[in-house]
Amino acid sequence: MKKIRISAVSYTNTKPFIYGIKTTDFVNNIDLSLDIPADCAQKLIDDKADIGLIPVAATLNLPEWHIVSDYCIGANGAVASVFIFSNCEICDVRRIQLDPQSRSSNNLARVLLKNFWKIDPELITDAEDYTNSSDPNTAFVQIGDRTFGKAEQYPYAYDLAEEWQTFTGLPFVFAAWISNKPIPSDFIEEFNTALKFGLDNRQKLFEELPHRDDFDVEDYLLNKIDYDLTDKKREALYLFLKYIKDLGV
Ligand SMILES: C=C(O[C@@H]1C=C(C(=O)O)C=C[C@H]1O)C(=O)O
Repeated sequence: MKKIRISAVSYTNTKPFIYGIKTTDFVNNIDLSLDIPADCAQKLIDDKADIGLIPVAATLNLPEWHIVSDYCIGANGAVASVFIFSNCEICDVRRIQLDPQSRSSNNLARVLLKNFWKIDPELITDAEDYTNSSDPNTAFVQIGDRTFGKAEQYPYAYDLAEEWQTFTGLPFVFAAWISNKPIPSDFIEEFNTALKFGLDNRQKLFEELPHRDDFDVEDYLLNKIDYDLTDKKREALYLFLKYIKDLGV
């Protein structure tokens, strides 16, 4: 039988899952690749993967999708790795450069700009000077490991999971394990067992992770990223998709 192809996010937040997959026999059942979130999504859209840890916003580009796990990349309040970084207050922002690696957080920024902050800055995709604009009213969205240690470097750093919680009272789901076709239930069961093994053994994983003086990786993986795809997170996911559709673009 052909191995099931799985595309997972290449960031630190996914390392507990990868630890679980690689330290159990489950790794032999699959063809695993590590990709930036935008590419995880594209692989599922192009049917180059069967399961992906994909940005939930990308489900809107899939004709068929199924949530195959009770685990996700989520947050209950501040996530500490998804920001709008800015030199001016959000109400004075005129342009926002979007993160080319993101699909969920770019859309989360758009949803919050329109419905929470109620401002309408110009959105810039593929900015040539991404993260480096000399214009004081240009801010940027950034996700993942590239944000570690940066929150103190900008006059304003808006944690988008925290802002979403203030706006809706809900947690947030950035990425979920999603398939583009039905997957056999025994495979799903083994997959979830491997993911749970990784989450349960985060302390072991920490022995392998490099220490950073500017960012508390252990706190991030134990307390900031919230891995359980609870009913509240599912509610948040569908509400988020509705808000994206209402943007009408
Ligand atoms: C919390 C994060 O969640 C991520 C954000 C994503 C997005 O914006 O599309 C996709 C996958 C997740 O890895 C992060 O990467 O910092």
